[in-house]
Amino acid sequence: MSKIVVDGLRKTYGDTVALENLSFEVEENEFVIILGVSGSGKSTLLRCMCGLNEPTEGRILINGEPMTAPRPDVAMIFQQHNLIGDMSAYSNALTGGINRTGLLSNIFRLQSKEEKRRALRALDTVGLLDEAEQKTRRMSGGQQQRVGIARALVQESEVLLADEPVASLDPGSAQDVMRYLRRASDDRDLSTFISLHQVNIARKYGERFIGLHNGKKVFDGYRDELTLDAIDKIYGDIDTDGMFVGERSTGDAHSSATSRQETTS
Ligand SMILES: Nc1ncnc2c1ncn2[C@@H]1O[C@H](COP(=O)(O)OP(=O)(O)OP(=O)(O)O)[C@@H](O)[C@H]1O
Repeated sequence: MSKIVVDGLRKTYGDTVALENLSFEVEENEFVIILGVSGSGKSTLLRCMCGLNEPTEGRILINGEPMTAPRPDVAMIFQQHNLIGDMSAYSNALTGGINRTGLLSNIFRLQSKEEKRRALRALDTVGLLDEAEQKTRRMSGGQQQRVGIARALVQESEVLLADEPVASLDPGSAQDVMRYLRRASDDRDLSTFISLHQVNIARKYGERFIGLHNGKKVFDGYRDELTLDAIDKIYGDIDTDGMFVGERSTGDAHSSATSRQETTS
């Protein structure tokens, strides 16, 4: 069975239909980016996938189990990293263990050597080992988001979800964060599912893309299939100048393996 199965998902808030008849599957080690304009349903989908929102209809299975509440095998990175500013990058990363070891042992600092090793390894993955003792309030937005990623990695989940992780960052920091996310995902064989609205960044780091428009899936394909025509379908009448760098093509499908090789180095 696929790592993530979304099957006939519908989510409404009162009269608002946020997601409609949404189905797709994500395999082990896939790196998927979900694209769509503001209000297309990306956050709602991610919140359903991490067990924070209950579907109105349909189901989500992760590792074969229905996602009915947050679970240790599924880590979520939010846009607002919610770090504790007076704590070091290392201490913030360690709090990611709460989802594994429970709140009390974390409060009383009873983390095992193994938890501490995990926190240092996670900081190393996001390139912040040398800044481990730095208070996070003194760090840049991009570095703070990388600490947020490290905290999620300490959970040692098999699935990593991220809701607009680079939305508030300048283009350079956004690229850094995406590069580290991709590296973390590849190094740890994670199934990763990220929402973004910057198409050019998505295209550079993504492997497979799912496009939402008004809560419906309008695109599901690999990088070379993400042509201007596909972008038009996802973004509708919105002016996408500057969001997409590439040539209009008929979209030759390349395998995910090819796309993965072409990505970062
Ligand atoms: N808690 C809520 N109560 C009522 N309506 C909501 C709620 N959350 C989302 N919506 C509505 O559901 C639709 C999808 O919103 P959602 O936040 O999932 O989209 P999005 O693509 O993530 O947008 P953004 O990029 O702006 O976060 C929108 O019409 C939004 O107004």
